[in-house]
Amino acid sequence: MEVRAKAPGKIILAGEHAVVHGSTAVAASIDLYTYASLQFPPLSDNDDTLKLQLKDLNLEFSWSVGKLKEAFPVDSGCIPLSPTACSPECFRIIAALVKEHNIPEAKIGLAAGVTAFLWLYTCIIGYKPAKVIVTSELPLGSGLGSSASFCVSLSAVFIALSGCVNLDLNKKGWFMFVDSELDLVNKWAFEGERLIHGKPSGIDNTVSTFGNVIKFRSGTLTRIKSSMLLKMLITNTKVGRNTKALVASVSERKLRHPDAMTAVFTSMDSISNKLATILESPAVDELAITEKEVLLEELMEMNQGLLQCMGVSHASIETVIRTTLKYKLSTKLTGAGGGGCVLTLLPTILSKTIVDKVKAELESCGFQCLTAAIGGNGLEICFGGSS
Ligand SMILES: Nc1ncnc2c1ncn2[C@@H]1O[C@H](COP(=O)(O)OP(=O)(O)O)[C@@H](O)[C@H]1O
Ligand SMILES: C[C@@](O)(CCOP(=O)(O)O)CC(=O)O
Ligand SMILES: [Mg+2]
Repeated sequence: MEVRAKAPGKIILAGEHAVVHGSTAVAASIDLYTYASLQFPPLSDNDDTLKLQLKDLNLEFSWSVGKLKEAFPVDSGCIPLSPTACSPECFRIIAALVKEHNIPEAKIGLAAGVTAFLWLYTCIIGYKPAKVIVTSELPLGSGLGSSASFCVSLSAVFIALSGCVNLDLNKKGWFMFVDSELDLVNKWAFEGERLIHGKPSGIDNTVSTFGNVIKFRSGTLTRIKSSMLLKMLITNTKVGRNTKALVASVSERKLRHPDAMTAVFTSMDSISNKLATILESPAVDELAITEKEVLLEELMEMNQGLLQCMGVSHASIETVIRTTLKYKLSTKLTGAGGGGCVLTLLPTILSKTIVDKVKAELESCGFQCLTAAIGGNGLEICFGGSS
């Protein structure tokens, strides 16, 4: 029996970082996915290993399940239906199991992902031989939520074959979990994100699980019925960065300047709420759409200014902002910043010729432009081989 899952990445339209400190943020899924598949070997195989293949990264990990069992001196106490945080003791054990694999220095960031994998697998499935294959269309560590979609797709395939939810294993094609199952996946994915990010808000795993455009505050999601067809140009500066370090740096700045930073987070909350209201308000004609786009552009600029205040912009991001401004277009970073991806709103009246010119100029600076549909389905799963 094989099960597969696809979980989307995301863009944050407003409120990144501030959302970690209790402000509202608005995010949308994008049609770039992480795919995970899980297969148990036939009993006759006598194979006692748990294998993780990161196919597009050309890396393979395996552990004997007997060794895994031995490594955990005490039962981790996990129950698949009750997601729990990884204790410091379990974290140490898993980190040692990951370290044995000598991940090449250039790819050392993956250790956090492999740690999350081992935690989620042993908690949800236990100590059973299996082969797990992961592939991703998302650039890793670029602000498009690869870590969350990795955790969501893994949690989904583990829960699907854990026996703790009632599923029709003969169901054909891609389908969606019901809300209670999505909730369970989302909670486990959040625990995985904690191992990768340290202090995630939960917005990335939530939008990857549930899809659409969402407003998110302190763990609570509100679906937004957007009346606008948003077109964003996504530019990857290709400057590597790490969400965990950036989130920690904002918390440190907050400790040094609590009043100023609290005011920044409060402003960010207002920006996100206003943005959500604009997206939801009906637009009767083209003029109304243009007026709404102008307001959105202003909010994106204000959002970017506040992210600069938090210290998470970067020279490469500023270059994209300056370049797009020449065409009177507004740009903000998305995700944790420090490099990674930025968003430029493409107004509906903008001609294809201008879009092509902007892209060409950005690409001539060494950046990579991506296009993605916004606000589609969240997590989907599928039993059996490829379809
Ligand atoms: N396909 C994957 N395989 C293994 N680890 C992954 C994968 N996708 C994401 N990760 C983990 O997530 C990290 C990147 O997450 P993060 O810094 O939050 O950036 P983002 O979520 O914006 O891509 C990677 O360094 C790795 O540890
Ligand atoms: C900076 C933050 O708001 C988003 C991080 O997104 P990403 O991992 O950079 O894709 C952190 C969070 O909300 O958990
Ligand atoms: Mg992330």
